[in-house]
Parts: sequence; C-alpha cells; structure tokens
Amino acid sequence: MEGEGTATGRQRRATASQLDQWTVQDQVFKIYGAFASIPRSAQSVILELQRDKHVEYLTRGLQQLGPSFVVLDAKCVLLPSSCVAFFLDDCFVWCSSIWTASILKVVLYERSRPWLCYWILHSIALLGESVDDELEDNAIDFLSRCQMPHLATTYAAVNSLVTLGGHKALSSINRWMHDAGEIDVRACYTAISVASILNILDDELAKGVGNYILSCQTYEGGIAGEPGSEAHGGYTFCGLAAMVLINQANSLDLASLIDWVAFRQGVECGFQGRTNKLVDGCYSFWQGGVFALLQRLPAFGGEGFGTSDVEVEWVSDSTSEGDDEDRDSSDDNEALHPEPDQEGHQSSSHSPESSTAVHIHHSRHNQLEPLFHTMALQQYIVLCSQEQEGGFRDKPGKARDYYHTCYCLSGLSVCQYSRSKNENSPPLPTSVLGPYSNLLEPIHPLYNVVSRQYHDAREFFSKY
Ligand SMILES: CC(C)=CCC/C(C)=C/CC/C(C)=C/COP(=O)(O)OP(=O)(O)O
Ligand SMILES: [Zn+2]
Repeated sequence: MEGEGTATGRQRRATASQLDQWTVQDQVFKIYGAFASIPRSAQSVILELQRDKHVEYLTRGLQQLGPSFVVLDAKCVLLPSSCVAFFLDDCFVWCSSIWTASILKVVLYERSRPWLCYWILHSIALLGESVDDELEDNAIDFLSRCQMPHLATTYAAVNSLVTLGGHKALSSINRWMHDAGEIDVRACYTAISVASILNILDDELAKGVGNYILSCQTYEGGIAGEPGSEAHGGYTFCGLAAMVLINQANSLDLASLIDWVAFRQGVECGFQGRTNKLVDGCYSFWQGGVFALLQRLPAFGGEGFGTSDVEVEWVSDSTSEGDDEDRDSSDDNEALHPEPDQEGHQSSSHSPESSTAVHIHHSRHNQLEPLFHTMALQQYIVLCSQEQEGGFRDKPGKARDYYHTCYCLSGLSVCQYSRSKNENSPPLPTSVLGPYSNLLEPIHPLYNVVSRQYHDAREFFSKY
C-alpha cells in the first residue's frame, strides 16, 4: 500500500469517502428494502411522479425570482447546493476574497438567475406544463434585458427563451457574439450549443475546439474540464455534445468513453460524477445524457444527428412497428423489485454494477437496447431523489433544489425514451417505471431542451 506522501488524490479520497459511501448506500438500500416489502398494489402509488407538487414547487420558485425579475432579492432559499458552484465558480473565487458573505449571496443570486429560470422553465416543460402569460412576459423581459457577459448564463438564457417558445420569446434574442471568457470544456459546449441552436455556428467559431476537447479526454476514458484534470460527468456531457455539434465525435476514443460512463452507474442504481465519489441525482442527466448522445451515433448503431445542420435523427430499426410488443423485459423488472438481503441491502445481482458488461447489442428484433440500466436509474430518481412535497434532490438526506429538479427530470426523460425509435412513437409502458402517467416530454439531448421547442426554435432561426 502506498504511504500518505505518495498516495494520489483519488486514493486519498477513496479512503476519506468510504464511510460516506457506506452511509449513502445504507440509506438507499433501506429505501429499496422498504419499497420491496410493501404489496405490489401499493408500490405503484409510491412510484408515482408527484406532478402537481412538482409544478407547484417550480411555479413558486419562478414567482420568487421577483415580480418583475429585476428586484434584487438576496434570499438564499433559491440558491441550490454546492453542485451549482460549477456553474458560477469564477464568481465564487472572485467574491470570496473581497466581499462579505451576505453580499456574496446577492452576487451569486444575481448570477444564478438566468440559470434558475432555465432549470425551472425546463422542468415545467418536461412535465408537459407551461407558465401563465404574466410570468412568461416577465421572464422574456428579464432575460432579454440581461447583459449576459458570461457564456454559461447566455446558454441558460437562450435555452430558457427557446423553452418558452413563440415569436416574442425567440425574437427577443439578439444573436450576439463576444470575445474572451472562460477556457474550459463547459465554455466550449455553451458557446457551440448556443451558436448551433441560434443557427449561427460556423467554422471560425468551431476552430480549435475539437483539438482542445480531445486534449481533455483522460486515460480513464471520460472528459475533464481542462487538460490534465480528472474526468467528470458534467464535462464529459459537455465535451461529447460539443464534439457531436462540430461533427468530430468520432475522433474521441469512444470505446473508452463508453466504458468509463458505464462504470459510473453504481449499486445505488444512480450515477456518480467521477471515480470513487458519491451517487447524485443530477448525474442522471450528465451521465445519462452521454448515453443518449452515444446511442444516436452511427458508431453505436444510431443514425447520427446529421452533419452541418444537426437535425436530430432517432435510432431506427429495420423491423416493423409492434415488434417491441413481445420484447423480453425481465431485466427491467429486476430494478423494479429489488430483493434486500438480511441487512436490508439490495442483492448485488440486481444492481447495475453486477451487469458491468454494458454492451452494445441488438435484441432478436434488431432493436437497439439502452446502453445503461435505465430502469435502475428511474428507480433511483423516483424513490431516492424525488421529494413527495415537490422537487428533486441530490440524494436522501439532502434538500431539494431547482438544479437537481431540472437534471433529475431530464435524466428521467432520457431513460423513458431510451428505446424509442422516433419522437412520434411514444415509449412502451415497459420503458417507464411506475404508472404510465409518469411519462415526461422527450428532450433533444444535445441542448437539453424539450424536443418540440427545439424544433420550433430551429424553424424560427432558419427563417430569421
Ligand atoms: C452546461 C454546463 C455549464 C454544464 C456544467 C456541467 C458540470 C461541470 C456539471 C458538474 C456540476 C457538479 C455536480 C459538480 C459537483 O462537483 P463536486 O466535486 O461537488 O461533486 P462530485 O463529488 O459529484 O464530483
Ligand atoms: Zn448534484
């Protein structure tokens, strides 16, 4: 064993977080154990998505952003967990040295408002709902008046306006460009994503991006924020999506990337963001979204995203409609009904980690199967991340917030549509954990906006 002086950061972290990991696993397995011990008829109620409560929680959050979205409100209730540091980190570093804690909160709150708008509006859209006219007008007004000197908040604001949709929201976007800003994989993605959805992506903007992202793919297979850093789910999603958008995904080492992401789904059924770290609901999208992208690549049997115009093509197969009807879904049911052992621990034979051979295979009907355990992930989201009173959280014991609500719902949608051949063929009930009323709207995985709104925006920006 290596001594303290020579241990790598990851080895030290493994020791330090071992206890945390056991605690989290204990909590999660208790939830699954309790679920497994109740009658089947009652289980379907527990698996229900609390739609009304989620919409109520989200709408309240939007209203709290300020009646006209300009009043400064330092209430930190709206500021989500530490995960959000990744969205606002330059601001953290700058403020923490010179500002008092309360001013810091105000600055962070201000910086996060376009993000809060996006997380809330996108979550509402995923639930198939919309906001009333007054809230919509206020949001459009606020977002179009923001100076948005920051790429990531520009992405959040543009995605919010695309989600609101319609002429007023879309025409309020000034298709600006600007220089400077961060240099990391998030910045590459947010710049390329915004340019692509607004139909202003060109070779000049994409110049050098591919080589930079390639230099961030690590020996583990995932993608890091910067060259030399550690592979992380958030950056892996950003890196892969940006590479698909500039049509260079094939230059990544996709075999090692898929290996890395497959191993991030653990015995808790949810995903971790990086090696030896804890499961967290938000990675349902950052890691689940990586699978949604990979699945559509020709290298994995998908039909690609098109090339320069990034038109979404869904995975199709050569079999006739209805072939899926008799698909063997026994694997899926395992996640639904885990059998706890004597200590209440779920048997490892029901965990994704035990089926590590995440392979790309076609069923006997030549249908592409999901590349990860989508039922297990839905189980984690619905039973461990969902708050019965509305909203979603990182893990049991943590508080709900809008960031986790957005990315848990986005990940849930990815799971539900993981077998769908196209947007117009809704998933079979066997792909949706719990009652079929849990079905969310499908997303476009490159931008993480609801598909219908993506298509409307695409059409709008091809004309104007
Ligand atoms: C579009 C855009 C701006 C995307 C950003 C994607 C991104 C980098 C997400 C990661 C956010 C996150 C949960 C960090 C947690 O780090 P941690 O060290 O607290 O958590 P960990 O232990 O799970 O790694
Ligand atoms: Zn998180």
